Amino acid sequence: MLVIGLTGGIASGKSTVSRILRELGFAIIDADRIAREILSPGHPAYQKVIDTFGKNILMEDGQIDRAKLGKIVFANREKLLVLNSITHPEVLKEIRKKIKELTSAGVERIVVDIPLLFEAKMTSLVDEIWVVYVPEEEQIKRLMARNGFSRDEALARIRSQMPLEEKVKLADVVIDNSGSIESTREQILTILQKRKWNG
Ligand SMILES: CC(C)(COP(=O)(O)OP(=O)(O)OC[C@H]1O[C@@H](n2cnc3c(N)ncnc32)[C@H](O)[C@@H]1O)[C@@H](O)C(=O)NCCC(=O)NCCS
Ligand SMILES: Nc1ncnc2c1ncn2[C@@H]1O[C@H](COP(=O)(O)OP(=O)(O)OP(=O)(O)O)[C@@H](O)[C@H]1O
Repeated sequence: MLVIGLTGGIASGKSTVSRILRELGFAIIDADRIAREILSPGHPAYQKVIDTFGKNILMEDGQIDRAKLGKIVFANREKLLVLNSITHPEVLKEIRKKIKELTSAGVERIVVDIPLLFEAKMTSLVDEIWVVYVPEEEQIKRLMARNGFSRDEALARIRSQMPLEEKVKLADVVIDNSGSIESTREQILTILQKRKWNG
């Protein structure tokens, strides 16, 4: 049984790598998706976020306006820490639960795709750490293109995370995603073949 913690910087390519690993037979736990679920109506974290940030972050249908909340917290470190203190314990609980469910169902290879593995001190959840790396200029470019952010908005998000270079130093495996997706796939296949995990 192996639980890989897949991390990196925002828009460095974690989802791209986890998609490839899924095709190769790994079960994926997506922390961003869990974080989205716990901020939906009916969850305790949803109520706490409204009590803290006010009803003006809600859309007409009662959902949290994520773009609006993002603008607030990524421009203000203290507010981001408050949001983290509400969401991270819930995310951690849910990841633990999902790992347990998968392992009791006999699943042998699990990937936890989690951008804040180091920042949220969740490394003890996983057996080894894979970091997806791209140089910062490429990260900015991809983030601006994907999210329609200005350069400043992209930088604000990047700066709210541990520098990617630091994460690389703490990794067991580094995937360089600055080339083509095909070259990323080849790196992954090489790593898995070395460990005789293919097939
Ligand atoms: C602020 C929110 C509402 C903005 O939502 P939005 O839809 O714009 O972004 P989304 O959730 O898809 O995240 C996109 C990326 O932003 C980065 N990011 C998200 N939250 C954080 C954070 N608290 N600190 C640093 N980077 C973050 C991650 O790289 C993530 O992959 C949302 O990111 C959020 O609720 N964040 C707090 C929960 C969290 O920490 N999630 C990360 C997984 S544990
Ligand atoms: N090798 C690549 N070449 C070109 N574009 C890429 C490559 N890998 C990923 N991308 C693009 O870059 C963007 C970010 O990739 P992806 O969504 O996989 O990153 P992420 O790390 O999961 O992001 P987040 O932290 O926001 O969840 C996407 O638009 C994706 O299509």
